[in-house]
Amino acid sequence: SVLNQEKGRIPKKEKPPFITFVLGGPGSGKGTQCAKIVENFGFTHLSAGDLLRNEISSNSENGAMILDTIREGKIVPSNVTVKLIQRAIESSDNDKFLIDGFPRTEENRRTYERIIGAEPNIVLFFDCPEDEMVKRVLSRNQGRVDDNKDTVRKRLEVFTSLNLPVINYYSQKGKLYKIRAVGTEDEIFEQVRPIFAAVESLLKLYDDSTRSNKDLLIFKVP
Ligand SMILES: Nc1ncnc2c1ncn2[C@@H]1O[C@H](COP(=O)(O)OP(=O)(O)OP(=O)(O)O)[C@@H](O)[C@H]1O
Ligand SMILES: Nc1ccn([C@@H]2O[C@H](COP(=O)(O)O)[C@@H](O)[C@H]2O)c(=O)n1
Ligand SMILES: [Mg+2]
Repeated sequence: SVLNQEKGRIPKKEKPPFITFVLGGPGSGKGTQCAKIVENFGFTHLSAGDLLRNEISSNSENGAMILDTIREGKIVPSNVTVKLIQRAIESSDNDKFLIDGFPRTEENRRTYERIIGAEPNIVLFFDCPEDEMVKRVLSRNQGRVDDNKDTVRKRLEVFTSLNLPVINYYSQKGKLYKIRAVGTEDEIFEQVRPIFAAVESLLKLYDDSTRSNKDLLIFKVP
């Protein structure tokens, strides 16, 4: 805005957005906790799974392929998912995002870096025992085509073989915040809250600054 320019500040859209990747196995509670982060800290929630399901229900050209892939618990080609995420980020007025259920594979991760040209600022990992995840998914009751015993088993295999390497990658980079995802939803959120309280304070400092590309990419939450 003119006001910002008068104060010598960089307009919001010219600053890189703050990106949080939210990872965890099927039913670990990613969507549930993202809703609480949205409510308490004003982030925009982009669930990769929801973006893909929207493509199915809007009869897009990739809809049939996406439905087959989700039914099998497999991973949709990365360029399709990354473009949906890119479109959602670009069409939002917000500058802080939770990207839930992405990246699922090293190939997802590299494709995001290539197309978007950035890395996430932080990565949350909801670490939940397998038997608890299965119990939650099978009692979810939202009519999802992949919430059945067979597909859950496949999704768990895909999680272990393809998603855990991504989680290890971010752990080695010092970007990973591991949450013990057992207990009530509120108990789990009490582990999440301090992370975003710290993010909020640091983003406030950043908003008040005049620099467009400060050190957010090496941002550390205490
Ligand atoms: N702490 C919890 N205790 C018991 N049930 C929970 C808890 N958190 C979430 N649930 C329930 O478990 C189910 C799965 O949660 P949610 O949809 O948030 O998981 P998810 O990680 O997004 O799963 P998916 O990867 O399959 O989308 C939902 O029905 C949700 O209400
Ligand atoms: N990066 C992704 C995310 C999801 N999928 C497919 O969607 C299914 C459901 O995802 P949820 O996060 O809602 O559980 C998932 O099992 C995949 O088939 C994907 O391909 N790539
Ligand atoms: Mg979900």
